[in-house]
Formats: sequence, structure tokens, C-alpha cells
Amino acid sequence: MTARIIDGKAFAADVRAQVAEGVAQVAREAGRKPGLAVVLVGEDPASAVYVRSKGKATVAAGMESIEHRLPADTTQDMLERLVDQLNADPAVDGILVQLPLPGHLDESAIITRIDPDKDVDGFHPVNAGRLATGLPGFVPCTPYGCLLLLRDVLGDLSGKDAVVIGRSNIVGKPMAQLLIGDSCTVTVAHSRTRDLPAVVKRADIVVAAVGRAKMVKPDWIKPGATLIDVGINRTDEGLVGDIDPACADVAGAMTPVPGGVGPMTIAVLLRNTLVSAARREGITLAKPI
Ligand SMILES: Nc1nc(=O)c2c([nH]1)NC[C@@H]1CN(c3ccc(C(=O)N[C@@H](CCC(=O)O)C(=O)O)cc3)C=[N+]21
Repeated sequence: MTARIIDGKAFAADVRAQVAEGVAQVAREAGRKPGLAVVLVGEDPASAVYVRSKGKATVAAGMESIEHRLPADTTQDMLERLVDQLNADPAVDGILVQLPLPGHLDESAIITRIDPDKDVDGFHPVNAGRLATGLPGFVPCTPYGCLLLLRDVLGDLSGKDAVVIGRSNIVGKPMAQLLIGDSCTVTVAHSRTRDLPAVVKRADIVVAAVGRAKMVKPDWIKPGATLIDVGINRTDEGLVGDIDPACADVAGAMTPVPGGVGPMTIAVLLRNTLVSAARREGITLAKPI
């Protein structure tokens, strides 16, 4: 078998076009554009690239992009004051503090300081709790983007065996919650999992989010399985995912790197910002995304 390569870039463009329609509705009915504030501390070049592409996509969707670039020696107090100011600013519907923060800053304290109803990253413990208990709230962008791709490829996910490799708060855990919500049988594998190849072999759906280049091998894959690659590893060969591309000989469908999950992350960020603006303005979107 040779896998269908899932075009995340095209799917994300479609989501962004739908977001732009919703943005136009909010602008008409509320008389203002949704606003996304992005905070970048320090000079990490990879982070600067992401922040720039987020800003561009935000403006292209018709929203206001508010960028705050702070020096690497910014103190906890200064950053918390900026978060307070953005929480209080009525023009700001979404706040994203780019992670990782420089080592001297307390990431958890910053995330917890963001108003949960402006937390478009879905990283605040209140939003993690809402997701875990089935309450409405913001869902982390990367796992939600993966879920949209899976539904598009497979339709109803009910009863599928899903294996999530990785247990991080930003991908693995929320991904598992979302798959449970769609009635999958979910296994979360991690560095202490015994016989990972055998665990993966059972899966109809594999989501790899570990940050180890080409770790998932073709002989681990159940023929026809759907593979979602969240990994972005910079190697001598360029950008490489967590799934060996040779898995395409066995899988039914898989996402490429780049052009798979990454573009979906940004599309969902814009979607979450639109949803926040609509909620804050008491607007019901004509076409929910
Ligand atoms: N508070 C916060 N929220 C985030 O959502 C967040 C963050 N911090 N810190 C960094 C990670 C990383 N991230 C990506 C977004 C888009 C692509 C993306 O669009 N990638 C393209 C191109 C990759 C490239 O060429 O570098 C692709 O996969 O095709 C990748 C990675 C969001 N992150």
C-alpha cells in the first residue's frame, strides 16, 4: 500500500478562509476586528520565525495583530504586568505568550496569569480542566488541528484504536482527551512504555509527538493505519518529523513534515481567536468552525 499524503497546508488554507468569513461577520456586527496579541521574549530565531508567520496569517484573516517583543532579560514582574494589561484591553481577544520562555522566567505562572477566556493557546489549567470534563473552553491548537485532519480522513472516529506517543501538556494529554471525546480507545505511550512497537502495531490512529526524528518505523505500523506526525526536528537532512517517511509504504494515510500539522496549528489559533471575539461580543457565528 502507499499512503495518501494528507495535505495539511491546503486544509489549513480552507480553515483560514472560513475564519476570514467569521471575522467579517464580527467586524460588521461589533464594529471592530478581532485582536490577537502575541508576546515574544528574547531572540530565539526559530520563535521569531513562528511569530512572524502568525502575525502575517492573523492580518490575512482580517484580524488585528498586536505584537510585543521584549528583551531576553525581561523580568517576571514586567512580563506579568504586560499580561495584566492585555487581559484588561478590550481590543485583545486572544493572548499568546510564545514558548519556551527564557530559563529565568516561570512559564507556569505566566500561563496561569492569562485570562482563561483569552487563552487561545488553551494552555491555562482552567482550559485543561474544561477539556478534561467536557466543558466549553479553548482547546490547544496543535491537537485540535490533528483532530480536524483525522475527522476529514476517517469520518467518524468512534471505536478506533488510537495511540498517542508523548504525554506533554501541550500536545499528548489534550490529544488524548480529544480522541476520548470522539469515542476512540486511547493509549498514551511515552518514554517508559514497554515494547512501543507492539503498542503502535495495534493502532488505527497514531499521533506522534515526541520530538525524535524518524522514531516511528514502518514495521511498527498496522497496514492501512492513519498517521499524524506532530514532530518538527531540525536535522542535517532538513525538517524531519517523528515518523519515518518510509511508513508511507504501510499506512493508509499520513501527514508530511513540513506541510502537515504545522499549518493547522496556526489555522486553529486564528479560529480560537475568532471564537473568543464572537463570544466576547455576544455574536453567534453564522458558520461555526
Ligand atoms: N504559546 C505558544 N503557542 C504555540 O502554538 C507555539 C509556541 N508557543 N511555541 C512554538 C510552537 C511551534 N509552533 C508551530 C506553529 C506552526 C508551525 C508551522 O507552520 N510549520 C510549518 C513550517 C515549518 C518550518 O518551515 O519551520 C510546517 O510544518 O509545514 C510549526 C510550529 C507553535 N508553537
